[in-house]
Amino acid sequence: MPIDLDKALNAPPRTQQLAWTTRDVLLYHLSLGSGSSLRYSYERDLEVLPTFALVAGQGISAGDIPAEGLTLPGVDVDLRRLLHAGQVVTLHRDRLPAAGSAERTTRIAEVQDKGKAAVIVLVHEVADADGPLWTSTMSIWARGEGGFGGDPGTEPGPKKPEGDPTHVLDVATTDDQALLYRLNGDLNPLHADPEFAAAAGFDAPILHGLASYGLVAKAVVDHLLDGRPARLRELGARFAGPVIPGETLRISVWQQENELALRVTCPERDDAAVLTDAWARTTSGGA
Ligand SMILES: CCCCCCC[C@@H](O)CC(=O)SCCNC(=O)CCNC(=O)[C@H](O)C(C)(C)COP(=O)(O)OP(=O)(O)OC[C@H]1O[C@@H](n2cnc3c(N)ncnc32)[C@H](O)[C@@H]1OP(=O)(O)O
Repeated sequence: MPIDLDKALNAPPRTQQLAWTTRDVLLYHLSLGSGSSLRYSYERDLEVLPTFALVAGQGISAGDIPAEGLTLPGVDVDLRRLLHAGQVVTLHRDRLPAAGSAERTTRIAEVQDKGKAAVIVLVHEVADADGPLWTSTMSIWARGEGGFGGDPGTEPGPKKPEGDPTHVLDVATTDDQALLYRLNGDLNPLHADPEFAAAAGFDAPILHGLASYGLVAKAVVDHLLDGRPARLRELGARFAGPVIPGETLRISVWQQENELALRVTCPERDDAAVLTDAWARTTSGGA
């Protein structure tokens, strides 16, 4: 079996040095459609979306691009069988620096048994000389790796929202969204190559989960948080269904002060689920 549970869960944490520049931030924002919005697309008075954390130091020029699949202690799974299944990012500072360097410590926190698949939960803790910067919890769906008699796990979702959403935001994705987003460092051919996508079971290349996630973060900041990225402190979501570049993300929000429950669907496909069990934690306007 390509996943050796004991080895995976007992491996010592791995550390990696990360470094990023303003240029990486500008590219990230442009790949999320920031266009001529100067506070995202120009270096003077640049604001940094907190979800940039998830690509910081992973840039295409960082030379650390996984080609064949996921290879970690006790884990060796082909790229065709992997999907991003969920993501949480928590910021530990008011603002992410637009340029910086940091150390990332990675451990496999859990391997959940979903029967038809295993979900590998990777936790990254990132800190610089001034202390903790952010924590990322990434869930990876490994098709065909379940059924080992393990725990199915629980997910850290919000309480189910009740009643009508307080806000509904539509965000259009573009046909070239994945081709642009991959320049942030995730060159998985699933997002570009029709033959590879077919081998992975899709009719066409699909959008990166983190691209949808970043677009949702930007829409929440722009429409609900006065355009101030520093107010978004945590975002979590399950990736429940794929998005084809060009489709619309319909973001339903249930806002209760600084706690937001979110659900994202695709209106062109009868509101098929895209992001579910999603939430955001924010700071109040004066912070
Ligand atoms: C190399 C470096 C590492 C690679 C990292 C990733 C790199 C990226 O480039 C990859 C990507 O960005 S992929 C794009 C983003 N992700 C997606 O589009 C996936 C969307 N999700 C799906 O298609 C389905 O949910 C799917 C297919 C995930 C599951 O759907 P089904 O097969 O229909 O499963 P279902 O029968 O609904 O559920 C079975 C049990 O699994 C649980 N579950 C379902 N979706 C889950 C998810 N996303 N996360 C966690 N658990 C999930 C269900 O609850 C169910 O469990 P139970 O039986 O206990 O209820």
